[in-house]
Amino acid sequence: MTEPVLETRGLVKSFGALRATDGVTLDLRRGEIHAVIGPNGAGKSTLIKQICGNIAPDAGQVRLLGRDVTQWSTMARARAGLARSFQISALAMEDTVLQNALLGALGASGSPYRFLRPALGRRHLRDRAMAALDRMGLADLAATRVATLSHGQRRQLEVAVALTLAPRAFLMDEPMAGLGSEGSLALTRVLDGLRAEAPILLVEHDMDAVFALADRISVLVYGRIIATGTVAEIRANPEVREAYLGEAP
Ligand SMILES: Nc1ncnc2c1ncn2[C@@H]1O[C@H](COP(=O)(O)OP(=O)(O)OP(=O)(O)O)[C@@H](O)[C@H]1O
Repeated sequence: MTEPVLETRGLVKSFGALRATDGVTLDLRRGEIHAVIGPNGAGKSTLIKQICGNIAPDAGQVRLLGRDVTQWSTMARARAGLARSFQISALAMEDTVLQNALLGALGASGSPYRFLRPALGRRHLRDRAMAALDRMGLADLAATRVATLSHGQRRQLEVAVALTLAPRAFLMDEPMAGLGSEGSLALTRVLDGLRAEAPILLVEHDMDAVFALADRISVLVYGRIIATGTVAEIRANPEVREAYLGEAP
């Protein structure tokens, strides 16, 4: 089997006496959407924060493309291809859609002196930004101010900004939050096509979206993964139904 794109091994993080993640081991493989579900307080955000480098685990490892990145900064992980979307919304509301995508592409160029790049370089960045907008169906809105976009279009733009970084893996924390059913459906379609570009580790409460998108689901309860499997396997798992889906076994 090919090496996973992203992997956690035995991640432990305690807050005082509380073990928010208690030995979480999971992997994200090429081409897949792997959803992490679980009740409130199960440790999903704490897990995501350890993967992207916002908090350091007490024990365990985060591996990206076969490298141990546990001690790397969030920036270094991002440069290595880990794209985090949605909980940190960093769109510039008064700027246009294209300007926002360009900022992402500038970030991808990586140099602290990137603003001194010659015009030729800028042309390349513009092409990269436009390609990402096109991919997300936003090319026609390139000159539109972000403030006038719908909530759902902003989410699509966030994905486009992430795409300019040529990510190797996406981390998405509740992308459907706050979207109506129409917006959720539209974003579900977008994410569906995205897995071919880079696999997605998806934390999501919207079970319709999870069941529509996930190749695999891991269920986190009290900081531990109690099951990993396909949608059908997870729906049929009595322990999961009892612990999370709120059904009697
Ligand atoms: N900085 C912190 N200090 C103390 N306790 C924390 C901290 N962050 C999280 N916790 C606790 O760790 C546990 C896991 O929280 P976490 O936010 O990771 O859960 P979650 O699954 O993301 O929940 P939700 O679905 O509500 O977002 C909770 O009991 C929470 O109160």
